[in-house]
Amino acid sequence: MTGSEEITHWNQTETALTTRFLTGSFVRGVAFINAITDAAEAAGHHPDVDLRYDHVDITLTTHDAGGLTDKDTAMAEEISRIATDQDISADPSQI
Ligand SMILES: C[C@H](O)[C@H](O)[C@H]1CNC2=NC(N)=NC(=O)C2=N1
Repeated sequence: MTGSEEITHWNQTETALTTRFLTGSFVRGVAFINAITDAAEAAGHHPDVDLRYDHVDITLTTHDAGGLTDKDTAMAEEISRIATDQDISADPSQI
């Protein structure tokens, strides 16, 4: 796992990266997911997303590989950049 700043806000297990984004509303959660959708489609690599009224939980794993790959790290960095752009903070300790 790279030591890059962007993925400090993610939990890492053997097989996945997970975190909670504190969107504060369902509407902001949908806008956040819409931006993530564009990145995921461009990368051909898609997060598992759990949309709730005040937060969004995201899990990244490479299903084809049955575990973590560089694609997950790259997507986590991209999602964290999108969150920063939208002033959305993350708290991986909540999941
Ligand atoms: C054909 C297509 O690129 C593959 O099925 C991609 C789609 N998006 C994916 N996303 C994730 N998270 N894991 C995969 O293995 C995966 N495979």
